[in-house]
Amino acid sequence: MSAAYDAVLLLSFGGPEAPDEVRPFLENVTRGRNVPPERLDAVEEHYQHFGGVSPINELNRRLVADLSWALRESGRELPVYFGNRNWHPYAEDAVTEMAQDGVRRALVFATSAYGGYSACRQYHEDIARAREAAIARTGSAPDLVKLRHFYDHPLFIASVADGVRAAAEGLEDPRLVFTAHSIPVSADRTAGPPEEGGHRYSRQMAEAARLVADAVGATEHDLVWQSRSGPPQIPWLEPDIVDHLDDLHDRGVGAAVVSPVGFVSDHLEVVWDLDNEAAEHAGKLGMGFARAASAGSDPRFVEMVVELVAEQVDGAPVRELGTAPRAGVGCNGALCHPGCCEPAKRPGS
Ligand SMILES: CC1=C(CCC(=O)O)c2cc3nc(cc4[nH]c(cc5[nH]c(cc1n2)c(C)c5CCC(=O)O)c(CCC(=O)O)c4C)C(CCC(=O)O)=C3C
Ligand SMILES: [Fe+2]
Repeated sequence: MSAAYDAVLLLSFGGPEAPDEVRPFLENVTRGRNVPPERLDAVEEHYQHFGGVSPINELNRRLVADLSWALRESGRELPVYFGNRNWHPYAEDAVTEMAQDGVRRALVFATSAYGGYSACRQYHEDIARAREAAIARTGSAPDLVKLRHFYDHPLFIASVADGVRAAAEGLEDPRLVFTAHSIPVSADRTAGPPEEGGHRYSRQMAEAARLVADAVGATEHDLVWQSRSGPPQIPWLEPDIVDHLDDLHDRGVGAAVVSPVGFVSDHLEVVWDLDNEAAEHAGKLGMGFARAASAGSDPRFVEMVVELVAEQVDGAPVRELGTAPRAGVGCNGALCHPGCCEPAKRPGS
């Protein structure tokens, strides 16, 4: 059976676009999260290096335009709306606008390929919160069906792989290193449905890294982590990319290609933590370094979204390369599975 859909919502993380937006954005991201103020000060400085402007919203606006066009090419007239978790345009405002425009039922493409609390469940929460706001303001809200995880979609893997190939040109025998956002070890332990034994986030990440490594013919690769926040006494996934570069250097590795497989766009944590911090550290070590473009820089990424829409609308075949469990679909904020992807327990909460 194919349900009728009349729109698509691009749901993302959000980022500031002016200097005075940085602090309130960071406060939104970390509300109730017990992130030390020193960490927030440091991250604020990263944003201010770029005039307080994160590239993420602009990249997403481009994705909206490209996706509208690609959907039309594929024979679907679906308007594409844009809303964020942490900054303007907020998901609440986008869904209110959808209700006012008479949208009844829409698909939601969230800009994370993976499971886990921050990468999946929190987007379900965003959907539920945005619908409540729309109902409070207009008396109704569209049904919102979130699309699945796509960590192993062949077009996602091919896009990341091409970024790796391009970045590796000009480096002598580089080590292939993948990065993803670190999360608390406890959040990885509860990622996925309880029966599965946890670690869905890191397992999907490991599988995506392996698939890309296979695609480029690399015999060896590493998966490491970046952008850790949280107080130091709480364990997060390790090693960090910067420490890993030290380790590679100690082992005699002369160059690294770093692919941010855990993200879909070259947003601020990619350009700061990799292009500045990690690149500078590699320079000090005398190591060759190149950062590969993320999947969203490749036109096949948009094609993939069109395929995910076709899966949901027409029951088109699911294209997948991996074997790690995958979920992500839910209507109006319903979890993928009862009890899946519990957030990390916050000390004192
Ligand atoms: C898994 C994951 C993804 C990938 C999935 C997805 O893409 O959704 C992701 C994406 C992103 N994270 C981003 C930025 C930030 N994340 C932070 C903090 C945190 N992220 C976490 C996890 C993730 N984050 C966690 C567990 C925290 C600790 C606080 C908490 O428990 O929630 C903080 C606070 C300061 C700090 O860094 O400590 C910032 C500024 C940006 C936007 C960059 C830009 O502006 O261009 C993006 C795309
Ligand atoms: Fe984050």
